[in-house]
Amino acid sequence: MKNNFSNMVPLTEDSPKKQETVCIFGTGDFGRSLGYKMMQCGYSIVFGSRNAQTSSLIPKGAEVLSHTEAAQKSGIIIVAIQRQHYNFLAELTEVLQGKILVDVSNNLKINQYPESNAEYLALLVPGAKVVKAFNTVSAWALQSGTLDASRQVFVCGDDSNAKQVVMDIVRTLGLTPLDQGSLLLAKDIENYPLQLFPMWKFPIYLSLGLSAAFFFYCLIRDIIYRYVYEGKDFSFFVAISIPNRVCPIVALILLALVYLPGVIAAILQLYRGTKYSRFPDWLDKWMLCRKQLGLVALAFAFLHVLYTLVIPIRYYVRWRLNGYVISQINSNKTDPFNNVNGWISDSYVALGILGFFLFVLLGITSLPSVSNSVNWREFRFVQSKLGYVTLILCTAHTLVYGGKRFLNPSMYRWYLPAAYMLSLIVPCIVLVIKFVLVFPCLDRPLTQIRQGWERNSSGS
Ligand SMILES: NC(=O)C1=CN([C@@H]2O[C@H](COP(=O)(O)OP(=O)(O)OC[C@H]3O[C@@H](n4cnc5c(N)ncnc54)[C@H](OP(=O)(O)O)[C@@H]3O)[C@@H](O)[C@H]2O)C=CC1
Ligand SMILES: [Fe+3]
Repeated sequence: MKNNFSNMVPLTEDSPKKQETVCIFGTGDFGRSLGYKMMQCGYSIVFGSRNAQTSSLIPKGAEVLSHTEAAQKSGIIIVAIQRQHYNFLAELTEVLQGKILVDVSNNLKINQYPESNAEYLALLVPGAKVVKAFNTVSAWALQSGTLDASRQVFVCGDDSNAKQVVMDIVRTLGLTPLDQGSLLLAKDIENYPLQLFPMWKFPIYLSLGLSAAFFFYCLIRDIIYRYVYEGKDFSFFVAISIPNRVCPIVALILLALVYLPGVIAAILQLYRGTKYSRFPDWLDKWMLCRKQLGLVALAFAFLHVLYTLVIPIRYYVRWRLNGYVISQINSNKTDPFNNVNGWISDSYVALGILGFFLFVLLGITSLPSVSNSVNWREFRFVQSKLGYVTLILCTAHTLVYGGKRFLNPSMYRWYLPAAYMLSLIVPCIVLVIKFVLVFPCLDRPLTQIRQGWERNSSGS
């Protein structure tokens, strides 16, 4: 990605007023990209390089000097060099004395070295104030200005003033600094860009596991069983019929699992009589991936909607309906209109539509751009209150669907009791705990409830 910065938008006299001089060691991709971005934001940049000659790749207006000369020009030095080349910095200890050294480096593997790169830098140059920052921002994002996905810059360091200076630079570049604490945290910050969707792992594995289990269940029950005992080949069910059973079941279970840790946590708080104690680790982790669980659930619900919409154009469905009509003609009788069936069918679809609409609304409000524009109370209102309404509507949709099938056993012979029941267990548990146990207790102080529980248990 060798970009020629002199060809990019020129830095004119209208550019923001020059602030302070910042030195960047290394004229590689990242050093140049960061330098260019900082110059756009009004900083004056001096590069420290092994080759102190300005080339066409260097942003126009930036100076290129030797490492020692460049370091003398500024109190802040950004080290945009790979860790394995840090050795030469030990020779610059004198000139770097008391200066802020910003470590931006990443590794190729998680926990590649025993100590973090930033701590290693601090050992090499003991007199400098080392701050870790910018490693989660890519050179490409800095150049193209598309920083939406990586606006957060984790910052850590042992010197709070040095950290403040770096966080001010981060803010000036239009990014959001997140103070992570001391330099001990540098290791986590360095591992962060190497992690592959850490929060998504559990929801994705869980949904894949549930899908596979229900898929094989349906496969055995709807296709293999019927082939063996009835001699009929329904193998084409794997294309739409079975996925359309698996998707709503997985979606509903996942949606319920978004709200289950919340009620478990509430029960734990009620039981302990305080909300100031730590949750067990597994509960913490579960709570942290609720958004991802919800989004995976939404994806399954979306698939269910698509599979359902194509039902009328399916050959098999048209063939069955035609057969039903022809059999009525042949026997010269018309089934009377059944008002109850009409109600059940419409209310089941209506509940599904409303549930899916709220589900989409929940998904949209969880997007960072939307959640940033609402306050905490509004966010809680949508995610918690509307979330429960969505869960109630989707559970009711599934319940009425079951009712419809129970009422028409002749039409739906291979109805799925076990999978269907399983899909209802988790949401029902969540809703019962929430509305029977947790909700009525919320107005009372936790200690009062705890005392009540203790009195009851000692009395019994
Ligand atoms: N590229 C990216 O998107 C990101 C990179 N980073 C981190 O930024 C740092 C730089 O990355 P990047 O710019 O991509 O890497 P490059 O390989 O493009 O550049 C590294 C620079 O380091 C200098 N250098 C190389 N060898 C030595 C040496 N033996 N002694 C002294 N200086 C040397 C060179 O500068 P010169 O020739 O001027 O001396 C070289 O241009 C890395 O630590 C990386 O992990 C962090 C986030 C994102
Ligand atoms: Fe449905």
